[in-house]
Amino acid sequence: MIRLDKVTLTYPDGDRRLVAVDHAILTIEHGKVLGVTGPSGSGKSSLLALAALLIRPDSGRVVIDNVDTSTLDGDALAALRRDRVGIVFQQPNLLPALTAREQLVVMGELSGPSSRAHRAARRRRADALLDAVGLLGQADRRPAELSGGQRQRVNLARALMNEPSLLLVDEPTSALDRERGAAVVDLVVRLTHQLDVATLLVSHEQSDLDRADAVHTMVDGRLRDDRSLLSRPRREEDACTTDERAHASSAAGSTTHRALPRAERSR
Ligand SMILES: Nc1ncnc2c1ncn2[C@@H]1O[C@H](COP(=O)(O)OP(=O)(O)OP(=O)(O)O)[C@@H](O)[C@H]1O
Repeated sequence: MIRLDKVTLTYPDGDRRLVAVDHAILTIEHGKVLGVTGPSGSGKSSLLALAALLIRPDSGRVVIDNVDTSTLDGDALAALRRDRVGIVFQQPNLLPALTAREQLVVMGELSGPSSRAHRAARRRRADALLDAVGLLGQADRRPAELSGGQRQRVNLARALMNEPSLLLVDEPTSALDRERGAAVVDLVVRLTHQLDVATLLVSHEQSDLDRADAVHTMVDGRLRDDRSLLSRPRREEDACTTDERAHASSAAGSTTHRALPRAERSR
């Protein structure tokens, strides 16, 4: 669970301060997707950076799983981010030399013990996550051998490697065509529900947010609760299935949180 409690962030702007996030209030419970949309420059990336604990607010509190992060020093903040937050950036940023499986395993190794048993557990979890995003068959491929949509799905699986309770997704479809983008958003929503994470999905593409549990619009740093999107009828194409989408969806549907092997990190 994440809660932003009247969070404000400003940047230096000449001899003044620019208010990028203005007293933002939001809560995302486990198993829910909150979509945030808004025009360019409205503060969406700044909001994500605050939720990711990459930047401290000027005022207000960011609370993750009942931990008031304003009370934490830099090391504790970094540890909480590593243990509880998964981030899917706009561009996959995969390491060119590593296979899909290795991208995930390396993520687990950054924070976990290095015994043989732990390494085996991480590999099992990596394979289960690749299966959940429909890519187990491509586990040994490097990024250059994957499509854009497949790279973004590896990116999503990697973000879930450390069993985060908060998943932050930044414009996941910006580099993809409509169908591949829809497949990635489908996966984000399904895995949110199945793995019981709290997900903040930022997108300027309103169709990406049709499947969110709630939607807020950001304008000039202010968040507005905008539930009208939720009552919009689903379009035909939202229900359509391309091969990729159907495969991704059914793969995710066959996995449950309990069924996924744990990475066996020491928390
Ligand atoms: N590091 C910074 N220093 C100063 N101003 C910044 C900085 N980062 C962002 N801003 C300003 O803060 C405001 C919010 O920017 P932000 O990137 O959060 O918006 P956004 O909604 O994510 O935009 P986009 O959709 O174009 O990515 C903008 O006016 C931007 O110019």
